[in-house]
Amino acid sequence: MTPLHFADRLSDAVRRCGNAICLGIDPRWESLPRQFRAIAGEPTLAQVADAFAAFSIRVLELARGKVPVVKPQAAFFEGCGPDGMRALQTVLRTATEMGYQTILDAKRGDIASTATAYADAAFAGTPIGGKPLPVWNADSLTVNPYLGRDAIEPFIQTARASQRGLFILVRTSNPGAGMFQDLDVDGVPLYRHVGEAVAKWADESLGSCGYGDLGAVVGATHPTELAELRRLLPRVWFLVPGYGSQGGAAADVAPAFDSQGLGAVINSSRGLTFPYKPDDPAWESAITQAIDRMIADLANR
Ligand SMILES: O=C(O)c1cc(=O)[nH]c(=O)n1[C@@H]1O[C@H](COP(=O)(O)O)[C@@H](O)[C@H]1O
Repeated sequence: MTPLHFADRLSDAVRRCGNAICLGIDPRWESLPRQFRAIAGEPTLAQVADAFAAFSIRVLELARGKVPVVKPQAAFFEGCGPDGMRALQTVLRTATEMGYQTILDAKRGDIASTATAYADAAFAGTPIGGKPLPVWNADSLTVNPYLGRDAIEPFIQTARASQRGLFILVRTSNPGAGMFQDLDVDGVPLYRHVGEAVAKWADESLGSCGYGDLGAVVGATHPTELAELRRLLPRVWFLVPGYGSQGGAAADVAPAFDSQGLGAVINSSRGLTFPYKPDDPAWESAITQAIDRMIADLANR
C-alpha cells in the first residue's frame, strides 16, 4: 500500500481507470454461476466460503484495471462463519495485490475502547506484544457515527496513522432512511448535522487533491439530499450505493461529482456481479458487459 494520503490514492485510482465505479462484492450462494456450486451433496459452510472466494477473485480478475475500487460486504462472508472470514481476508488481500482501492463494508460503530479493536483489525493490524498483526488491511472502512465523536475517534486516529480512510453513514440508500435520519433537530434534518460534523472532521486532514480522509455514505436513491449534501460538503468524498439494483440512475448520481469527475465513487454490487441467470455459461462476458455499460452510463451522466 503506497504511503499517500487516502483521498489522493482514491483520486489517482479514479483518474487512472477513467471512471469512479466501486465494484461491490456481496456473494450469494443461489446467484453464483453453476461452476462454483458444483459440489457433491449438501455444501458445507467451508465449501460455500471457498466458492465465494473463488468467484470473487474471478470477478476481481475480470474488472482488473477497469474499475478503481472494490467493496466486499462483510455480512455475506461472515454468514459462512470462520471460513468466510478467511475468504474475506483472501479477497481483500487479492484486491490490494491487483491494485484496487479497497473498502471493507462492515459498518462498524461502538464505544471507544471496542472501536479501537475494530479499527486496528481494519487497518494496520491487531497489536500483539506491541507488534501489529495484519487482519483486514483495508484502505477504508464503513462506519456508523451514531455513538458520537469519541466513539469514531479511534477509527479516525487509526486510519490517519496508516493513511487509510473512513466512509461514515450520512444519508443511507434504504427506503426507510428518513425515519431517523430526517428527524428535525433544531430546524435541520439529523443527516445534515451528521454531514456537517463529517465535513468538519474531514477538514482536519486534507490530501493534495482537496478532499479529506473521511468520506460520507450518501445513497443514490435520494438524489435531492445527495445534491444538497454535495453543496454543503465540498471536501468530503462520497461513497454512493444504490445505483442499479436499488433503482438509482446515472442522472441521480451526477451531482455527487466535482467538475473533474472526482469526489464520489458509485457502488453497484448485484448489478455488476450477478447480471446473468446462475446457469448461464456466458456469465463472465455478462459481468464484463455490465461493467462496460456502467462505465458508459456514468460517462454520459
Ligand atoms: O455502506 C454501504 O455500502 C451501503 C450503504 C447504504 O446506504 N446502502 C447500501 O446499499 N450499502 C451497501 O451497498 C451495497 C448495495 O448493493 P446492491 O444494491 O446490490 O448494488 C450493499 O453491500 C449494501 O450493504
